[in-house]
Amino acid sequence: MGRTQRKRKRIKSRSFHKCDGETKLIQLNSWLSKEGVRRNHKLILAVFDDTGRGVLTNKKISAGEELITLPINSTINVITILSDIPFRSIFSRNNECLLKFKASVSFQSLLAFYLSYLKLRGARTKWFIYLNSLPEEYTVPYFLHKDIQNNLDADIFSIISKQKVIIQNSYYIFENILRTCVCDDNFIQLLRRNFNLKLYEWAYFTVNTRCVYMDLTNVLDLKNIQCTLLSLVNDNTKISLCPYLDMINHSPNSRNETKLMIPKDFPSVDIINLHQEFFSDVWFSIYTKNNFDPFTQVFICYGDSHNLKLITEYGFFLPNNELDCVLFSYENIINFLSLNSFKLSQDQSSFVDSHGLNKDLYIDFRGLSFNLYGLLMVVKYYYDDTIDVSRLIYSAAVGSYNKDLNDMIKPMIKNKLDEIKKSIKTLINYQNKCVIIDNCVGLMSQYVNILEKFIKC
Ligand SMILES: C[S@@+](CC[C@H](N)C(=O)[O-])C[C@H]1O[C@@H](n2cnc3c(N)ncnc32)[C@H](O)[C@@H]1O
Repeated sequence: MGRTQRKRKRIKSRSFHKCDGETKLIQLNSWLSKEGVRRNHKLILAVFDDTGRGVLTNKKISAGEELITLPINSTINVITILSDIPFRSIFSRNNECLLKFKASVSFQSLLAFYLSYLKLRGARTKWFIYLNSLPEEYTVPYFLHKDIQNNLDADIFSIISKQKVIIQNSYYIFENILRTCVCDDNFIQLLRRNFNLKLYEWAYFTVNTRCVYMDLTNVLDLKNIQCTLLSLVNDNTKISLCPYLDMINHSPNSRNETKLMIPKDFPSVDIINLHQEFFSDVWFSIYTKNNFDPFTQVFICYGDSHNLKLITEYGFFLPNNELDCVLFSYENIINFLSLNSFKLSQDQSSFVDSHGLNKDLYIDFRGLSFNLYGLLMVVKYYYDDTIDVSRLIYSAAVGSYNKDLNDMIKPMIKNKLDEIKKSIKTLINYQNKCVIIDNCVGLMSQYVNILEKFIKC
């Protein structure tokens, strides 16, 4: 076989197809060029069998290479929101609402509200092509039918419930603000008529799954936020949507670095009367610290994450994720122990509280977590005069093994195992080629592996 043929065969056997030719993505690429975004010329958009759409390199990429540099004005962040005059006007003559809902939403929620507004403005915003390139739906279990959610593992269910509270509460707040604002701008009237939960949920998970960390506090003076829409926010504003950069998928093995490039002597700009032009020389770059072979997928790392977070926040699952663990609540453990003649005394409970042994209670592939090990030590040996519990706990290595302690909670672990297996069976019956259920079953099967390994010890 000749060199060209071998090369062709190699490329053919790879599990991706390029998608740069899709109309939406052609438009995205030319929009990015117009915006002045500088992309590493080796990068191409592609759809991969295992991860879906992502970024491919057609030549070798070496550690230290820049992947993409964006003018700050081609990213959606706190500056974009504060510089948008019609959007700002929703809040500016609505002091009552600003007071009523002071510090009651996250910046992520505000960004989601802003994205809903942009989406409804359609082709009348500069972001139209970017918004069109985003997924129409997300594979997080939040979007599963309620009946199916009821059969998920308790930890997955608990995160969905918290997401629902956050999303519904913030939706209610924005709806309320829209209803009471006195603004007569046409776009705001449009938003008032068409803002709905479905759109807001899409926007919320767009932000959740695609935002990157971007600290703009060196270029933006956030001291005077009272009487501005930022007074609604109860956390920091350090996230941003970055077109194209947000096409890169996650790998736990990747390492990367981002940099905000600010001209020398750049002033910290006051947020009142903010204008995007002030920031035209501010850029944001991402560099990889990995090597990538030609015709392989380029990844970045979204942070070290276990599958519970990846599934519920990002909508995907990594097989054999060593960071996975099965969580147990303090209350459940204490209830189980007291039903099995290990009731904690007042002194034991105080010791547990003061040593923080009532949280981070879990089992992973290495065995009991440090705190769960410590808690069980207190239960078992606190009144044993021959043992110094404090010394024993703090001299224990991670994943310490003690058969007596393990045996003490094995019945509880067996119950949990049976529960998870039963739920998996039910979920499999629901399954009709649903990636969200596949992911949840994948995680729950990982829990089964962890617990079975523990029981066998
Ligand atoms: C920042 S976006 C990356 C681009 C995205 N794949 C797209 O088509 O627009 C993050 C989303 O990509 C997907 N994703 C990222 N890394 C993944 C991986 N290793 N495996 C599967 N899906 C992944 C998840 O749906 C996640 O919510």
